[in-house]
Amino acid sequence: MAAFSEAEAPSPDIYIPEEWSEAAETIAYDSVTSPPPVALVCGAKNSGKTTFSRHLLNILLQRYQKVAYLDTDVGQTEFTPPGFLSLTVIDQLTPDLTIPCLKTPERCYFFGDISSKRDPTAYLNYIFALYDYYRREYCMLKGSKKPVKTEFPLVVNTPGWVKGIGYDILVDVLKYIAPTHVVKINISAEGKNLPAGAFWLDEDHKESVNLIEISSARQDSFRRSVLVQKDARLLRDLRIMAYFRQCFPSNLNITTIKELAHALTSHPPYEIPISSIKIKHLHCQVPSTEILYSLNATIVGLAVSSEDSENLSPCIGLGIVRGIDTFKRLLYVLTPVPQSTLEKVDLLLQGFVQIPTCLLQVQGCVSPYMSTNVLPTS
Ligand SMILES: Nc1ncnc2c1ncn2[C@@H]1O[C@H](COP(=O)(O)OP(=O)(O)OP(=O)(O)O)[C@@H](O)[C@H]1O
Repeated sequence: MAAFSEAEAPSPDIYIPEEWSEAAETIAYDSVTSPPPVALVCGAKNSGKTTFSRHLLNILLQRYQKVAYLDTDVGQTEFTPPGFLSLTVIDQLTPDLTIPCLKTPERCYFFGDISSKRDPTAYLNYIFALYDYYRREYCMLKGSKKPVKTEFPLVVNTPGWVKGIGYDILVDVLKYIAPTHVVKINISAEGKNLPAGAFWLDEDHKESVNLIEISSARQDSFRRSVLVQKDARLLRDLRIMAYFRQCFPSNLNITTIKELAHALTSHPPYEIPISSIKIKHLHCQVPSTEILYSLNATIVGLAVSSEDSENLSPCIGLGIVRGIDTFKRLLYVLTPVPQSTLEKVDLLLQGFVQIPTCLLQVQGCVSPYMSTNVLPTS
């Protein structure tokens, strides 16, 4: 029977080569690094960036009480459902480096897509805002009047899109964050790697960064990288299901996809008055007459509109629009976000993160959440 828990996904045993250990130790115990290190991990697809970042987190947690983690990989998020950019503060070791687990981020934005390519500018603005937040909250800034209680290191994990526009985006992130350490993971197919050296810096500044180049962990007898391909789409679906599993108490016996799909169809949704919220489509324009149709049976980001100059609205979770009553002017939304937090939400963000198909196929129910071209009224 299909299970949605990510722990069930088959994963190879993790092997930490010596150069990986040394790299992580250097970052954590670099005696000259005060304030704490800001380490960015980059490299080709499937080279092991996420696995190394998790290992680095664990090593940093041996020295620091807490470590901040900036996740910039919207397609394969670490602590949130897909489509988010987030800053999470971690205070516990990850016992199993193969399993991602959901955590409540300190701050996050809903980008609403699984790749930055549709809107690189918005993507970069969110990352810059999250990094600024980290600096404000967890770094002693020169000349700042606001005291910071504790300083934490930061780990930045990046996506494996390192060619073309993906490369330009990575360079912009590196220039903005200016990490104390950059870990570049190389694979044996050299054409797929990032350029050698500190590729994002001008000649004059190349000495000022600690660049650590390591190789992907697994190699065959010819020293060719053995890369494990992930089923990224399946992993995203599992992530979304694990997120909505939180609508129910953990002691409730819901372990299979079928059980979750059934439980969601019969779960009482929140009622949200349409007049109390704004609706924003993140990557497309929808005629005003079609807005409610476009929302029905979709996943939306639950955000709090912001009045800052950048107009970036922090997001506090995801919801499934279960149905819309156009007479009562109500949206019915399923979400694990508690009511007290939900009350702050005044903006629904719609992107391209979709309800996993397996949640839409529930035996005994005709396409739950959906009625063709009709908005349910009761
Ligand atoms: N040190 C390792 N030991 C065993 N398996 C590993 C190791 N590093 C990576 N892998 C496996 O290789 C696959 C890709 O690793 P990972 O997700 O860390 O790469 P990534 O560079 O973050 O990928 P992406 O570019 O898609 O974000 C995963 O299945 C992971 O378990």
